[in-house]
Amino acid sequence: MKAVHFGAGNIGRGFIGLLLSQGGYEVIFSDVNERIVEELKQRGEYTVTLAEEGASGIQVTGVTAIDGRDPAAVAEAVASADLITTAVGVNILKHIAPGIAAGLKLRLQRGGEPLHLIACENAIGASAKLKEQVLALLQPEEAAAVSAMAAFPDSAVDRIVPLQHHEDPLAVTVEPFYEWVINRSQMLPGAEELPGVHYVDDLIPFIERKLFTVNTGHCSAAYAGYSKGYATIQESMKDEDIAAFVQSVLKESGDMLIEAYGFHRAEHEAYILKIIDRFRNPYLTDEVVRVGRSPLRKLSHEDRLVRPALRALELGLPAQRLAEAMALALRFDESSDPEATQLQESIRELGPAGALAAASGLPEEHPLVAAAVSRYDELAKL
Ligand SMILES: NC(=O)C1=CN([C@@H]2O[C@H](COP(=O)(O)OP(=O)(O)OC[C@H]3O[C@@H](n4cnc5c(N)ncnc54)[C@H](O)[C@@H]3O)[C@@H](O)[C@H]2O)C=CC1
Ligand SMILES: O=P(O)(O)OC[C@H]1O[C@](O)(CO)[C@@H](O)[C@@H]1O
Repeated sequence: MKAVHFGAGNIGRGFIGLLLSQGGYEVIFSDVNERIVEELKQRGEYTVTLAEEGASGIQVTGVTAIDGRDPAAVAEAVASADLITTAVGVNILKHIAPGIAAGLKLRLQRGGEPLHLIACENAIGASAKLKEQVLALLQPEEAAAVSAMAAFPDSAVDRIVPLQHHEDPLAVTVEPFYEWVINRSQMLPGAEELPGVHYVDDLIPFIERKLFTVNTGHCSAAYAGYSKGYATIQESMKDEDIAAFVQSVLKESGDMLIEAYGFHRAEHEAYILKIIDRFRNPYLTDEVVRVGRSPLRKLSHEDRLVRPALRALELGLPAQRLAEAMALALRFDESSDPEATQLQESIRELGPAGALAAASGLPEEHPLVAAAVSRYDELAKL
């Protein structure tokens, strides 16, 4: 069984590639990073280390790579794969869509064996988005044939994998915890299930719980830590004010999730505490700049701050702390991050309310924008 995985980065090697290889797949990574591709091709294996006491390495074998910029190689890999997965970043999906579309056309010409394509990105409906982008590149009759041959089940992936600073470019250190949830109802009938994966018939409660707890909390810690000059999440979470702030943000998103989906309160509170503990993992060093990366994406309408806040307001629940986290995101003035630079330019040009409105799609006069800007102004005075 051959799996083609787009993106041999932290989640690609440290989570999806590892699980697929353990599940008996030969894993062919497609990436645009020449060094990573060459190393994977030459060595055919790499080490994943779990960040815990007495951590030992897991050897991932049976892997190779292709150059993601080689259209013929990508198309051939897709045409002959038994499974396709991605972890490239939700905004990069459009760049891999042409290679996937070409591969699916080739596959149709060769008889059209059924195929699942699963985007493992931090976003709601990422596989559906990939499907839309792929189908848009095909003629109507090809698109119909691909829709019958291939399924794009959505999924939620959870494992903290920080930036890697090893001598070995393939080595990757990951937190021990992982969760990969796939929407079974979007799969082809009779499809085999992957070991280590949790299948559900309705993914929305799972992905919202994950995104609006792990990712909402993590980015809140990152932006609060950045504003106080901390370099890592671990340092930030040692600051009691930040830890209390993160907990208060997660109380708001948690109350919304409990109300919206009927999660058991005590279980959800335990889930929050477990996640806060994961942020603190002393065996990891996770830079605030990584966790806060791409603030425009994180401030967008469907992402981890605005969406839970809007849903909380719709349910008559408070969203003040979530608005404060948005204010801190507006203060993420990190020159190494292109979206942060763009956001700061937007603030200079449009003011904080205009910039937040532009990023979130909310009207400037929306109460969330007002609450975030009021906190933004207060932060300027500290
Ligand atoms: N790192 C983490 O802790 C988690 C990340 N995620 C999600 O996983 C996805 C990947 O994140 P990371 O692995 O952290 O990022 P990363 O930056 O480590 O990996 C992304 C990889 O995609 C490759 N890439 C870029 N353009 C490409 C193209 N056109 N074709 C093929 N490969 C291409 C890059 O070279 C890189 O190796 C993101 O959507 C992220 O939100 C989800 C859960 C946890
Ligand atoms: O690309 P993004 O959305 O910033 O993803 C990274 C986030 O995902 C996580 O891995 C959690 O799933 C966190 O480490 C981090 O907050």
